Amino acid sequence: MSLLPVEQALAAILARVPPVGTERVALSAAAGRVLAAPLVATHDQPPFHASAMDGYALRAADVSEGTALKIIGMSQAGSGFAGALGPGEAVRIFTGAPLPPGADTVIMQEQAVREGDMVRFTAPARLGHSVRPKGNDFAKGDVLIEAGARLTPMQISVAAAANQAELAVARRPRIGLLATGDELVLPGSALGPDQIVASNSFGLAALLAPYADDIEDHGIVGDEDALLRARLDQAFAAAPDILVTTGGASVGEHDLVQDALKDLGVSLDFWRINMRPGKPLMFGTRGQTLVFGLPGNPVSAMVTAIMFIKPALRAWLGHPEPDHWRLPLAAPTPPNSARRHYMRARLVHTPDGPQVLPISQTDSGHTSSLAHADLLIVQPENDPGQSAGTNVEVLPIDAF
Ligand SMILES: Nc1nc2c(c(=O)[nH]1)N[C@H]1C(S)=C(S)[C@@H](COP(=O)(O)OP(=O)(O)OC[C@H]3O[C@@H](n4cnc5c(N)ncnc54)[C@H](O)[C@@H]3O)O[C@H]1N2
Ligand code: MOO
Repeated sequence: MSLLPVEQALAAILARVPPVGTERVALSAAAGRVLAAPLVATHDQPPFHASAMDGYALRAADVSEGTALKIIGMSQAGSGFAGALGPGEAVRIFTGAPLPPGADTVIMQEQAVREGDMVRFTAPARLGHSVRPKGNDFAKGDVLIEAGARLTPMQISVAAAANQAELAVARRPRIGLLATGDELVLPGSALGPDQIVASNSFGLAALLAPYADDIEDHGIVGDEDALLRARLDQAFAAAPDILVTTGGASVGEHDLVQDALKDLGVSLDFWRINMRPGKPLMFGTRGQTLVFGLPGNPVSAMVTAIMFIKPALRAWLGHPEPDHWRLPLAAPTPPNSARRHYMRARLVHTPDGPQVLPISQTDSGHTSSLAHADLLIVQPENDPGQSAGTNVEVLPIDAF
């Protein structure tokens, strides 16, 4: 049985991802979305030389010990001084207010003594001090946020400062989910004999939601061919961009998903890859719909979604792949088989810095160990095992 190398499987999937589509959304709806075009400043910020303090605007050259300057007016935020400042003059100014023409410096009021319409200073003037020059934050033409960025609150703030009421962001796919298996019942059910609680669709919905416009859960269907086809037909009728099935992906008599998908017009790009957990992954397309057939084992389903669906979604949105880290092992790893192993692991903080602690559990039905994991160690095919302290490649599970 030949198993497709992970890189080839990923390349086959990425080749099917359509180009990034764009839509405009209000700034209030843009957090967490992926920017589709660079955000370029259309004005200087601040738009004028502005005071950074409450105090007095003046010419630094005019200030010397004992000299008093004449206060000729006031500049407030939103309402600047109308005139210009000449030699020997000062303007009362407030934080954020425009610096009057002719002034080059602000001295804060704590260092000033006001006497009627005159003011003296208890500290020397430092040229340009307490002035925010025009364009100091950003200048017209500056790229403020690169395309592909997943918008953070700080970036929403800078976009607002750049006077953008809307942003061009990547369109998100609509995702359908379908769980297969006679044994499955919904969480919260009274468990009958031989029954298993269906967890995959819940984990997957949570994992994929940040990338999706909508996730439609088509529920659970039993291992009966006609029923399975009917439910898949229904799922395709909703025209999802991506359909994800779980279970029935392996070689047993009850593993009906592949044949059903093919009969419904799915053209399969691959089935079975050289990794664990997740060997029986299948992938294909039906028209515009990408179809992922994930293994039923819950750890296999989540790990294949992390390793294959998330990269497809990042490509869909134009978001770059996260860097894989290299971290020292806090404990040795055992030898690996010929399949690439995505090993559950924890990020631990030690006096020597962050390290990666392998979790020895490898059962692909063992959900609680995956729930404890922060990272997946990428253990190469036939790796002989590594000693503590060795740097190994790791992938943060929570990376967008
Ligand atoms: N003879 C062979 N047997 C198996 C092979 C093989 O190559 N030859 N591969 C194994 C591997 S690897 C995996 S992974 C599993 C995958 O099998 P399926 O995709 O067919 O999954 P199921 O048989 O439907 O279920 C497996 C396991 O997972 C539980 N399950 C299924 N769906 C859910 C769900 N939505 N939520 C929670 N748990 C679920 C199910 O009850 C089973 O326990 O095949 C191996 N066998
Ligand atoms: O590849 Mo399966 O996912 O090991 O259990």
